[in-house]
Amino acid sequence: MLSINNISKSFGDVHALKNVSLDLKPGLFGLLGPNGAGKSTLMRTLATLQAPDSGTVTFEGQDIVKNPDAVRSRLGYLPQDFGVYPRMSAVALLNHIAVLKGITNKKEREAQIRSLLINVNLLKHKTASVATYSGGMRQRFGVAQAMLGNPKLLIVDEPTAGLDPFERQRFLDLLFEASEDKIIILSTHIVEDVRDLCPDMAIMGDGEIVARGAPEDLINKIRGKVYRKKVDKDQVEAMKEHYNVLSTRILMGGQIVSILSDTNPADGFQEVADPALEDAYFAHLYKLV
Ligand SMILES: Nc1ncnc2c1ncn2[C@@H]1O[C@H](COP(=O)(O)OP(=O)(O)OP(=O)(O)O)[C@@H](O)[C@H]1O
Repeated sequence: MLSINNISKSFGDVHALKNVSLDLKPGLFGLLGPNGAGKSTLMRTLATLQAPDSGTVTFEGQDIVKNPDAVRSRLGYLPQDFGVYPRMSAVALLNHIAVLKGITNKKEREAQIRSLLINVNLLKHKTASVATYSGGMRQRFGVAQAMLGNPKLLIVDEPTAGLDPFERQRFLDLLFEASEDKIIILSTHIVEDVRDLCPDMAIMGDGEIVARGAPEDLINKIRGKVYRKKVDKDQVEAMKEHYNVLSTRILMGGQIVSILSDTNPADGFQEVADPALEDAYFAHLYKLV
């Protein structure tokens, strides 16, 4: 339904997107990558806010680069920095956005807004100014505005950063429920968000897609090859010279070093029976698999 073919985008010397290609079907798709990987650039391109330098994007058979207006009504976008609101009530702001999205019938608009406010659990707070909402409430409001018009493509850029665990879970549940009949692209650097709810994902690094598949498939590529060991802090640098270090983590005064190795390195390392998606993420990002 969404087909991204060889898109590239540069800002001066920075190649933010390098020949990115992806085909997506309805469901939740996780896009993982570090800061600066190009995720937001890709999201903005799909949201028709920025044209690529080259390549094509088609959604339900229509070229969205050549014909952005044709898809805008079927598109919902929750940008990374959706956080500045006028002093308007939630219901008034949704009404305003619905009109902008072309939902001109008042009855239809009111019914949709009510149903969305129920879904995102904000009906009780509908007359409060969105500027007074907590971070979690704002993000849920952000989803409500993005879902106005029942878009078949929903793009959410780093939505859970800054949310407490309860609000994060509530937000992710909301996305999961909405994913049945639409493509939802969840761009994030929070690995657990993707592991918990995306059946399909990609890892982006330095403007490129470095891996694509189900989280379990990406993990399977490193199964039996991840080893961990606790070391002193001052040993970490030497470790990096000898091994393919995936990550280091402070644990009670020491450092847990995770490495990728085709053979058992012995040297006090223990094989990790069940590697985490985070291990797979680093292994693919560093192009070790
Ligand atoms: N409008 C712009 N002008 C100049 N450089 C830009 C612009 N937008 C993005 N970039 C650069 O393109 C690269 C990719 O940025 P992008 O925001 O897409 O990454 P990201 O993966 O979303 O990272 P983050 O998680 O930090 O938002 C970065 O080097 C960034 O500085």
